[in-house]
Parts: sequence; structure tokens; C-alpha cells
Amino acid sequence: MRTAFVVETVRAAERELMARLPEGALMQRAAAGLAAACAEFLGQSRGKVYGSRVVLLVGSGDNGGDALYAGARLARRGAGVAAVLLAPERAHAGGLRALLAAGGRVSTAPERDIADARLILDGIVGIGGKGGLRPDAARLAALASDSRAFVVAVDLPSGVEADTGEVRGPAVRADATVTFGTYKPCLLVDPARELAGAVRLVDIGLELPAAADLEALQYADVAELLPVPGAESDKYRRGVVGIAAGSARYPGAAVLAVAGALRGGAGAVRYVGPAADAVIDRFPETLVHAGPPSKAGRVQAWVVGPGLGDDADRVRDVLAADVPVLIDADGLRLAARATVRARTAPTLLTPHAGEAAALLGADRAEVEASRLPAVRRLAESYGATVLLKGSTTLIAAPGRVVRVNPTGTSWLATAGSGDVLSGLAGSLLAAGLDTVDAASTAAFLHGLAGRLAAWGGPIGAQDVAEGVRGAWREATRA
Ligand SMILES: NC(=O)C1=CN([C@@H]2O[C@H](COP(=O)(O)OP(=O)(O)OC[C@H]3O[C@@H](n4cnc5c(N)ncnc54)[C@H](OP(=O)(O)O)[C@@H]3O)[C@@H](O)[C@H]2O)[C@@H](O)CC1
Ligand SMILES: [K+]
Repeated sequence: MRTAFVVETVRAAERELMARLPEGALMQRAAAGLAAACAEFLGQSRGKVYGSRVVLLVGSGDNGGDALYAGARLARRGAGVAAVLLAPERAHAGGLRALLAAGGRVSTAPERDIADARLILDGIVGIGGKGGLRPDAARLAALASDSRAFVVAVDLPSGVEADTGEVRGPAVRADATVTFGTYKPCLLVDPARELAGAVRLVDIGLELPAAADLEALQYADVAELLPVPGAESDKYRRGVVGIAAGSARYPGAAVLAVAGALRGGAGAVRYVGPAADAVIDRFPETLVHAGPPSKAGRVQAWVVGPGLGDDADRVRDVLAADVPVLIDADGLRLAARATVRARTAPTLLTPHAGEAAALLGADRAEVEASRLPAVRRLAESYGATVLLKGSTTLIAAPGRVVRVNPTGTSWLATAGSGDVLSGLAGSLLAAGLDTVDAASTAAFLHGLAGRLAAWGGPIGAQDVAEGVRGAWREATRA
């Protein structure tokens, strides 16, 4: 599991460790890791450290100190290093001395130096940043982001909100971020994540609490969670998932949800609704039923909502079942909050930002800008697990660590792709995973399937569904 911690927790761990170490030792660990990564980045672009032009953007805190010490190490290896000091009289004194002693210099022509640089270190602010960047810092951030240089953010890209991943104003756009001790939420959650580029973690020996503030499944976690039928399994023991989706107007949503469900590990898929002919045509293995869901036969989990139109009765009927229920699309609009809260079996909601905004009474743009607070709020208000789809898919449940999905591709933003995801997650619920595991495992497979199917080009939802098997194989092979 990859984990991230908020600033308050990082600070506490730093204090605890600093008390046991000689003064400055922690910063030296950070700077050494940072310099090593920078040397590697310079080497990767078929260059070398010796003779490379490096510019340090230096704020008045320890983030600037890290940049100065790392710059000193690069200068000792022959790089031409110039430091742009935002507040010359308050720059980290030891770091500046080290840089000058190693042959580095203070820039007197920042614009020219930035234009000539091959590598830029953004040490404007780290976890001590407050509010949007001040105008002089914002100007440097823009110059660096627009430059031809490879930009390395120190700890995090200056200008982003460390704990939430919000970006409220100008910020550095980095090619890579070298972060210390632990990931910070901004390095995993958009829109900040996009500005961080490739993230490298440098171990500085921090001891962090067992419960993280944010976590992301890795291949090994997914492999462990995915259900594998044993010798004694039959279709019923593997779980039956019921799909209450589709309408005369939107039969395709039913077909796609079933397509996802068939690849999610349940032993059988039951379909209930008016699109049975379309479903059977495409997937003859589906068990279909025309009456209400409660009369369709036993299932271990329900999916309700994709392409449902205004069929509130079907939603009510499904919500009355005493099994886990996934609510998506039209179902989100039709499910009363009080009914969801009153359920004793678990509920999983899977809105995109627009649907989440409607449920929260907020603007879509606000949800997109503040995904982490939004998903937490929604989970609390419904007393349910919420999977918020989008550029960064997040999964929250009351009392649980928020999960962030590490896979995905922007090509997944295609019609019907959400229907496949809901079928897939519902199938994993029926196979016995809890709501948080089912949602995060489904998002992982779905993202990976999209990536495998896209291969850098456009895809349709059916391609995603067909890619799930390959994604499953890839996840369990690791
Ligand atoms: N602690 C440790 O053990 C270790 C810490 N490490 C490193 O220290 C970093 C944290 O350092 P930090 O606490 O000094 O804060 P930092 O991020 O440099 O920012 C504070 C400075 O920024 C300024 N500033 C604030 N907001 C601003 C804005 N919006 N726009 C512009 N300026 C703004 C603020 O100015 P002021 O308000 O004082 O005028 C102040 O001078 C951490 O991220 C990691 O890199 C590593 O070496 C590992 C060991
Ligand atoms: K920074």
C-alpha cells in the first residue's frame, strides 16, 4: 500500500526524529537524496552533471535550504549552479554558505539564468507554504514552468495545497518531484498531482503512525484482494450480482453494466429491467427477469442506476434488500438520503463530480477543485462508502482511510465507461469484498483496463470492459 500523510503528522514525526539526531542531519539526508535524484535526471537526458547549468529557486524556509544544499552537492560535481533568492537576507544561511563554498553563485539575472538552465530546482516553499504564492514567487513559478529546463519540485510543487491537492492560484509545473519521508496528499490527488510529474520518495527515517491519511492500492494489494474460485466453488458460492439498470431509452447502459459485472469475479449475473433482450443478445449467460428486483431470486449484491431513467420504484425495491447495494447514475438522483442512511447492509455510491455536486448542493467546479474534502463530506452525509470518479478517483467511507486510485487514463472519460465500472464493482461486492475494497479494486482494474485498451489512443466503453481480463491478469501476475 502506498500511503500519504498530512503536514501536521509529518511535522510531528520530524520533531520526534530531529530530537534524536544532530542538528541539520535531517536536512542533509533530504539534500543528499535530492541531489542524487537530480544527477540521475541530468544523466537520463543524455547529459552529465559536470558542466550542466542548474538554477535553484530559493524561498526563505527550509525548502530553500534543501535546494541550496543539493545545489552545493551538484556544484561539487562540476555543475554550474546559480541560486535565485526570493529574500536574500532570509535565505537558509548554512545552505547558502555551502553553495558558495562549492563554487555556486547567487543569480543577478534570474530570467536569463532560468532561460539557460537545463535543470531547475523549485525550493520556493514546501510543507510550510500558506495560501497562494506571493507575487514574486508566482512570477518565478511561471518562468520555471514555461522554461525548457527539467523542473524538479523539492518536497512538493510550490503553490499547491499539501493536504488536499487543491491548486487555488499560480503554482510550479514540475517534471518530477522529490519528496521526503512520506508522500503528501497533494502528490496523489488532482489537480496538484498533475503538477508534480513523476514522484520520487526519499527515505529520511521518519517514523509515521500506522493509520495513514490517504492510501493507494498497489499491484500486490490488488492481487491479494481479488477473489479466486477454489476447487469447491460453484456459481452461487462465487456470488451472484444483480444489475437493475437500463431502460427502453437507454438499453446500452444495462449491456455495459452487465459487461463489467461478468468480468468482476461473481459466479453469475442477474439482470432486471426492460433491456433484457439487448442484454441476452450480447451476453446469453445472463439470468434475466422482467418483474421487480425483489422477485428476481437471490443475489449477494445489487447494482442500481445506470440508464435507469426515472424508475424510482426499482431503486426503492433494491434499497430495501438486505445485501450490499451500489448506486450509480440515475439511481443517485432517485435514492433518498434518509433511506440510504437507514440501510443496515452497506451502500456504495459512485458519482462523478457533477453528480457529487448535485448531492452536496455545490458547484461541479468546486467538487473538481476540492475532491478530497468533497468525497469525505459526501460519505459522512450519506453514512455510506463513496467512490468519486474523475481525474483522480477517490474512495471514502466514514471511519476509514480515504483511498486514491493510482491507475487510469484520461481516455477513460468516454460514454458508458462508468456503467462498466459499476458492474465491475458490484460483481466484486457480490464476491464478498467490502465496499471500500470492492470500489478501490474495481477502480484499479478499470483504470488499468482503460490504459491497456487505449495504448495511447481513443477507446469506447466496450473496449474497457474487454480490457478488464488483461488488467486482472496483469495485477495478479505481479
Ligand atoms: N523539518 C524538517 O526536519 C525537514 C524539513 N525539510 C524541508 O523543509 C520544508 C519545510 O520547511 P519550512 O517549515 O521552513 O517551510 P517552507 O516550506 O520552506 O516554507 C516556509 C517559507 O515559505 C514562505 N512562504 C509561506 N507561504 C508562502 C507563499 N504562499 N508564498 C511565498 N512564500 C511563502 C514563508 O515566508 P514567511 O511567511 O516567513 O515570510 C517561509 O519563509 C519541507 O517542505 C522540506 O522541504 C527537509 O529538509 C527534511 C527535514
Ligand atoms: K517546492
